[in-house]
Amino acid sequence: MNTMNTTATRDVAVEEQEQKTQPVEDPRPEQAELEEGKTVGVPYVDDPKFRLRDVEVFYGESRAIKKISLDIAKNEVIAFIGPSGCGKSTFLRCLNRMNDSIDICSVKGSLELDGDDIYNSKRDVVELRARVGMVFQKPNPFPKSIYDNVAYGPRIHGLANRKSDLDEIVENSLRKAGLWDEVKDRLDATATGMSGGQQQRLCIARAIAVSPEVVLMDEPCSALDPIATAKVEELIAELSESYTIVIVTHSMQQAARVSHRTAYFHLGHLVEVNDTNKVFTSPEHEMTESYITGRFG
Ligand SMILES: Nc1ncnc2c1ncn2[C@@H]1O[C@H](COP(=O)(O)OP(=O)(O)OP(=O)(O)O)[C@@H](O)[C@H]1O
Repeated sequence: MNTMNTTATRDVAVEEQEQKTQPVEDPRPEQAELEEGKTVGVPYVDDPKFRLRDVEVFYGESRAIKKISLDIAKNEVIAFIGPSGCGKSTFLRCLNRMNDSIDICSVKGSLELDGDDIYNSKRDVVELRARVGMVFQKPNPFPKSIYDNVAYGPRIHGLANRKSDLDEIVENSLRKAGLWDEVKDRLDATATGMSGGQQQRLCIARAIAVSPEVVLMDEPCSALDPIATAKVEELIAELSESYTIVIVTHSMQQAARVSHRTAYFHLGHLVEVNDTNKVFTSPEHEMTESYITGRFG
């Protein structure tokens, strides 16, 4: 009896031990399953705003973007999604050369905006960034008045000769950003005193004040509450009538709500690009499916 009991006890212990030492299965597919430069779905469009081919981005020796090819259409909203560190922001920042400020960063491949080389050494980067504006994760208004925040870009780009022209640009930009009614009576107040959601809409107003063609948004709602997020999302829908919008988001619901196409990144690869509805209802690549169903990320 005793022996049997001991054996039974030992078996359970051995089983437990084995369980503990069994490698936990990594739910992420092997990197080897990803073929470099191969993207399923619809990565190309006719007459694109951006034509991006075999793009590679390096931080020193480390390659963060691995031969990605993609077109971005005029007036589309395209969302970049994928697990943390997969390269969404790095790829986004190539579109207006924001990576230039990182010393160890280098970009290879062909990147064109309306058929012109974005990385041409003769290109005026200030002019490029006026055409391709950017809104960051954390609202970053200047410590100036609401008016001066929006007027800043038009002033440095010489877009208004008279005060009345500048007033008009400021008002129109604030209206487009859905902020005019909230701030029209306090344009001289300092921008840093606004709520987080208002500050982010101010940053959007600041970006559109120089009449860009494209607005890049790097997780624009991650610091906002749900009400402020809903306002920014509404705004994205309205802005898409006039601008091309590229948005990096960690929220799949947000990508589903605001974008026409969704691009799924993984470990520096662009795995799938498809109509947003397709990505979230019947993704073509099993890795996209694993991500959107929450198996990893
Ligand atoms: N300034 C930098 N210097 C060195 N490596 C960097 C730098 N910025 C990003 N990386 C690396 O490049 C890779 C891609 O990072 P990136 O920030 O583009 O990913 P991401 O998908 O936007 O991530 P997250 O969703 O967490 O913001 C990561 O391995 C990251 O560590």
